[in-house]
Amino acid sequence: MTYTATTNPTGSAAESVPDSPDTTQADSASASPALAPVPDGITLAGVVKRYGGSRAALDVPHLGIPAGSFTVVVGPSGCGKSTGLRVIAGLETADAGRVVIDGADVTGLPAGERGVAMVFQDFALYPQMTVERNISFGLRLAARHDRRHGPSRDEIESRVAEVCARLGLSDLRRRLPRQLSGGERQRVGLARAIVRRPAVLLLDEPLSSLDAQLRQRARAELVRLHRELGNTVVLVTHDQLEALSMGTNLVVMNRGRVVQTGPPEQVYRYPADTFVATFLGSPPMNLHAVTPSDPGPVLTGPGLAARLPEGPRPGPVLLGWRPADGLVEPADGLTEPADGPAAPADHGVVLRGVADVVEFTGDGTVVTCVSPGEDTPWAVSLPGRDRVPAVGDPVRVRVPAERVHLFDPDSGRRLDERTAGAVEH
Ligand SMILES: Nc1ncnc2c1ncn2[C@@H]1O[C@H](COP(=O)(O)OP(=O)(O)OP(=O)(O)O)[C@@H](O)[C@H]1O
Repeated sequence: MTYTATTNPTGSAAESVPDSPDTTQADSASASPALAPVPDGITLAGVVKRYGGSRAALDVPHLGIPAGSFTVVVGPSGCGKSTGLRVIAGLETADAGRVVIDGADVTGLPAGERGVAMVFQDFALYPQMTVERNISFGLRLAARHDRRHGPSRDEIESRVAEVCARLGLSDLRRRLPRQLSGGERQRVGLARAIVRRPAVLLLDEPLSSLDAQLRQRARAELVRLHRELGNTVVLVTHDQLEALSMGTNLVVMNRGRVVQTGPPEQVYRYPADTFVATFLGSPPMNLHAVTPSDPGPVLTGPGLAARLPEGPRPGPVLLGWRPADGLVEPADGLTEPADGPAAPADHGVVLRGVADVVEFTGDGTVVTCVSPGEDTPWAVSLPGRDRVPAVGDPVRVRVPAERVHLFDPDSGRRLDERTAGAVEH
């Protein structure tokens, strides 16, 4: 079962909260830590938000965020992620459509009455309060509003101590925000939201100022917290590692629209179109324009020949494969025609090129290759200590047929039916 924080309808500040209007709204939104059941999660229906440009910043016919999910919203800069989150929080008013939380239409409700907590990219801390008081603010407010059911002084203290320990803030409790680094302030912002154990927690790039090590730790803390509370978390990021590793549910956005949703692994394995295919994954998926040979079920392109179990294709397609799915084979002494390799006897793809750039990544090596007659380079990742080609070496790569993705060259859409989740076009 999942829970929502009971809202504080008045949102009245029992303590002065200058200089931080967003925070005031977010704090008042879930001042009370009392919990109530959330059966339905969050639904956006026909939501459109324009800021004046010709294209809507957000245009979402339907999006369901399951209750209790850890949903990560990912997409390139300016695709509408923050706008979507702010519309859910009530900090932005949509031009059309409805927002439903916990089965209740909250479209017309102010942020303070929606039962959500939000952590902002810019932290929005109260400058005159210590770390400790910033973190405990919402709990203290709840205690004052409801002396019988609100948290006791001891409970507030122990919860603040616990969250400080979790996020490495214990030694900084008496400092003011101006005495903290950007990453430390970000952790305080996060601590202030999670200490209230909100049923709906909205996080806008909450880890962007953290260094790699702290980021890893904060990621793990957020995932653990979600597991413990079973609350609904919506996290916005443009970091695809965060997108793939943290969530139970992924929402990929592009140009104001949701392009694919589903469990991260499925979205990664079966991207709905070439945008999702190339946005998720580093290095991105390789795409090759190929045409069917005549006769037979063989597809060819510059430096590439493929034999796929799907059988003959009527026209050109885009053939995709992930750099980590390519197996480098010895290329010495090959006697293939200059314009490309012979079609493999078994199902699969064979590529031929020359190593152009060789990058050591720590865990392995990425080799970027060029094929004769092809302008766009392609990349293959070699794990561990595999024998690495040098720049200028011939490279031959085989890709198993089951790791091949086919897309329509005009629409960019995936051609098979294995796509996960809802897809919008
Ligand atoms: N207050 C505003 N006034 C005018 N345009 C805005 C405003 N806020 C956002 N936009 C525009 O709306 C679009 C979506 O912005 P949004 O901040 O939601 O994107 P985002 O995906 O969160 O980007 P980022 O990852 O860079 O934070 C962008 O084109 C942006 O320039």
